[in-house]
Amino acid sequence: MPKVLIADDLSQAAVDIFTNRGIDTDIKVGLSKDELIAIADQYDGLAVRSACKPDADVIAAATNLKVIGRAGIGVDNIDIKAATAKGVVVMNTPFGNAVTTAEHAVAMMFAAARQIPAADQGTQAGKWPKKSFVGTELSYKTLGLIGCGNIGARVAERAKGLTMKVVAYDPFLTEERAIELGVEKVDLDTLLARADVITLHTPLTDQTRNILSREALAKAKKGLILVNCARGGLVDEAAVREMLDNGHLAAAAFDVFAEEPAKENILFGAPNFIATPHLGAATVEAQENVALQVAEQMSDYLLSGAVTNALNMPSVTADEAPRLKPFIELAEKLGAFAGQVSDHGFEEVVIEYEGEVAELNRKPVTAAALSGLLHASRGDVNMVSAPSILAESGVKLSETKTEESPVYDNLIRIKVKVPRTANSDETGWRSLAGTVSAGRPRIVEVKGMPLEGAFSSVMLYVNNIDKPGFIGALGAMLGEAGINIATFHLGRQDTGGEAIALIGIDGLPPHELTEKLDALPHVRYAKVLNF
Ligand SMILES: NC(=O)c1ccc[n+]([C@@H]2O[C@H](COP(=O)([O-])OP(=O)(O)OC[C@H]3O[C@@H](n4cnc5c(N)ncnc54)[C@H](O)[C@@H]3O)[C@@H](O)[C@H]2O)c1
Ligand SMILES: O=C(O)[C@H](O)COP(=O)(O)O
Repeated sequence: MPKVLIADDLSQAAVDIFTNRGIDTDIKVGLSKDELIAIADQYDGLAVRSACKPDADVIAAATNLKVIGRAGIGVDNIDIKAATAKGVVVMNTPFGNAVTTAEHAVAMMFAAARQIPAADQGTQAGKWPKKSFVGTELSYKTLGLIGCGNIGARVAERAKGLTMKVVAYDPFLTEERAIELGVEKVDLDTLLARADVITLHTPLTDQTRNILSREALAKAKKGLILVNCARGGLVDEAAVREMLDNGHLAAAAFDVFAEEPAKENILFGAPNFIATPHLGAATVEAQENVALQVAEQMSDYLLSGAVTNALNMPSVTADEAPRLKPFIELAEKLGAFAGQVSDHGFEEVVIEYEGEVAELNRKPVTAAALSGLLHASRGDVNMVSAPSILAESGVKLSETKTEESPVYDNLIRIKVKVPRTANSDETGWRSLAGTVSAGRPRIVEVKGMPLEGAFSSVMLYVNNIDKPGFIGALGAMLGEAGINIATFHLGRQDTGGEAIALIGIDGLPPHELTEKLDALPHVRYAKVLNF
C-alpha cells in the first residue's frame, strides 16, 4: 500500500480521498528540514502547500518518493530540477484556487484605494477619522496586469466588471486571448506609463524575479497603487518602501513577501501599506478544491500511473493509462535492448511509431524508451528524468509516426546512431523494433533483420556470420556451461551474411559467458541482456 506524507495544512478532503483509495497517510505539519529528511524515505508521496520546502536534500533523502503534490499553484518551494533528476513527478493544481486568489487581489485593490484597514483601525479606536481617508475611485482607471494567466485573466474579468480599463504585460499572452479577455496587450514600459493600479500575477522565475525593480517602479505614474498577490521576490521591497514614504506610490497591498513567514519586513509600518499573511488561496472553497484535486491526482499516479498537471512529465489520463501500459513496457524494453548493445554510447536517437500506437499519447511512451535506453549507462533513471537527462547530454532525439503499419497492428522502432570506434566496425544506425500482441510486448526486428519472440528477463544476444554449424556450436557451448535455454529466436539477413540469435535463458549466467560467446567462431558481437 503506498504511503503519503501530508506536510502542510490540507483540508480533511485530502485525507478522506487518500484513505478511500487505499493509501496510507501521515500528517506531520511544520517539520524542520532535518525532521523531514529523517523520515522522508518512508513515503511514496509528499503532499505540500507553500510552507514545506522539498529541496534537493529532502528529495535525495526520500529514496522511495514517486510524487510530490502541491495543493495550490506556485511550485517555487519545490526543487523541480532535483525531483526530475531523481525521477519524482511534481504535480500541482493549477486552477483550484485561481478564483479565490483573484478575489483577494481585487479586495486588496479596493482596500488600498480606500485605505480600509487604516480607516477601520482609526474608527474602532474611537477617532472617527472621516477627514483622513480620501480615497481614489477605480471606475475608468487603468489596471495594469503583469502576468495574464489563470489568475490575471480572472482579475481582468472582474476589473472590467468594475468599468476599469485593463492593459496586460505577458509575453506569452496571444493577441487572440487578449481580445477574448478584452484587455490590451502592451509592453512593460507602456504598462508602467499608463497604469493607475498594477497587480502582479506571474510565477517567480529567473525571468520574473525583481520584475518591478527600483528602475521599473520609477517609471510608474506618481500615485500608483501596487498589489502583489503572486510571489514575494517579484518586487523590490526596499524600493517600494521608499516610494511609499516619498509619495511616488499612493498605496501598496501585499499578500506575499520575499521571505516568508514575514515576521519582519521593510514594508511594515510604511504609509498606506496593507499586508496579509499569504492568504490569497485561503478560502474554504479553494482549500477544498486544491486538497481534493491533489489527493486524486497523487492517488491516480501512485495507483494507476495516470499523470495530471505534472510539471515534469507528460500527462496520461486515467483512461489512457491502461492502454498505454503495454506500449510503455515495450518501449522501455526496446530502449533497454538498444542501450545495452550500445557499448560506446549513442549520438542520436530516432523513435518510429506505426499503426495503433502512433495514434496514442506518445510522450510517455517516448519517455519510457529513453528511460530504458539510458538505464544501461547510468542506472538511476526513469520516465520522469530520462527526457531531461537526454536533452542535457546533447543527444538529438526525433520521432516519426505513420498511421499505417505494413505488417503489425502496431510497431515501435528505436534507432540509435552509435559512434565509430577504433575496434568496432559497427558504425552508423542500429535499429530494433517490437510490437504489442495480445497485450504483451514482443520483439520483431533486430538490426533490420526480422526476428520474432517474447522478451525474457535474461537473454543472450549473439550476432554472427551466417555459417553452417554455428547454432550447433552455440548450443553445445551453452550446454557445457550448464545454461538452460528457455526460448530461442533466430533472424538473418535476406541476402545472407549476418545472423542474430536471441536466447532466453533461466537465471543469470556466469560472468565469463560473454567471453565464451565471443570466442565462438563467426561471432561478431555477443552480450548478456537484462530486461
Ligand atoms: N497569494 C496566493 O496565495 C496565491 C494563490 C495562487 C497563486 N498564486 C501565485 O500567483 C501567480 C500566478 O498564478 P496563475 O495561476 O495565474 O499562473 P499562470 O501560470 O496561469 O499565469 C502566469 C502568467 O504569467 C505569465 N508570465 C510568465 N513569465 C512572465 C514574464 N516574464 N513577464 C510577464 N508575464 C509572465 C505567463 O505567461 C502566464 O500567463 C503564481 O506565482 C502563483 O504562485 C498566489
Ligand atoms: O501558489 C499558490 O497556490 C498560493 O501561493 C497558495 O499558497 P498556500 O497553499 O501556501 O496558501
